[in-house]
Amino acid sequence: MNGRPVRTGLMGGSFNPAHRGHRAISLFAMEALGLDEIWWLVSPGNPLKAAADMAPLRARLASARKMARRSRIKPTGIEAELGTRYTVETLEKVRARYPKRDFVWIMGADNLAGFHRWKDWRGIARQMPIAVVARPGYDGAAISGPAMAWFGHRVRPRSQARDWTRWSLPALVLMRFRPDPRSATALRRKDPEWFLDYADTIVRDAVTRQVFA
Ligand SMILES: Nc1ncnc2c1ncn2[C@@H]1O[C@H](COP(=O)(O)OP(=O)(O)OP(=O)(O)O)[C@@H](O)[C@H]1O
Ligand SMILES: O=C(O)c1ccc[n+]([C@@H]2O[C@H](COP(=O)([O-])O)[C@@H](O)[C@H]2O)c1
Repeated sequence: MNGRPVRTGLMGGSFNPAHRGHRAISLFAMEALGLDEIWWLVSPGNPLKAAADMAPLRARLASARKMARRSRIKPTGIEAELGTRYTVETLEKVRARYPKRDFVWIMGADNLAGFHRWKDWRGIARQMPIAVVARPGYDGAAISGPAMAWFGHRVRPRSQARDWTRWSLPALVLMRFRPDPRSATALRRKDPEWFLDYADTIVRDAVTRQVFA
């Protein structure tokens, strides 16, 4: 990348499972923010979500890899590796490990609506800019929520989205793409045992790792 920092988007998620909406909003964000890559941080477990209907990390990661094929989206299980679940801690460790990259945090409007419940959410906002993707049914709650009120004049115009590396922090930009109604909840409702489709891949990966270890 000509020696310049690699412009990297980070999108954390449960990916239970990954869906076409994740891919679509990531490709849009890649363009709008001028990114080289987006990393999907497949969470070992969202601290605010029940573990009960959460498929194993390996299956969620396998679904993310399939959904990210032939793109500059890189699914990773880095939170499990780093031993972090809280985003504020993940971002500290990721920045320390990859000092030559510029990072922006990407999330849907549903997450902005509840952002004030995340551990040290202001600390997250002080580490990197935040780009929020509109999501059908959540935009009102996101815009009128406590986090948005705190950002106040720190909200940047969408027309300047590509300048995010130059913004002083905290900074937030609201991005509006073609609204995408897809969700993992809807997919699980249709197929509660979706993860069984990935059983073969997971076994094959485990065998490959043993053979080449
Ligand atoms: N259709 C969508 N439009 C905008 N953002 C989305 C959309 N789907 C997912 N996201 C965002 O992608 C990230 C990862 O989402 P996640 O893995 O929780 O999927 P989900 O569809 O929201 O899952 P669930 O229905 O289980 O809550 C989150 O920041 C979420 O807000
Ligand atoms: O750090 C927190 O307190 C926190 C609370 C809720 C969600 N998160 C993160 O938000 C991201 C989106 O989660 P999800 O389950 O909505 O896809 C994922 O990376 C979670 O780990 C983080």
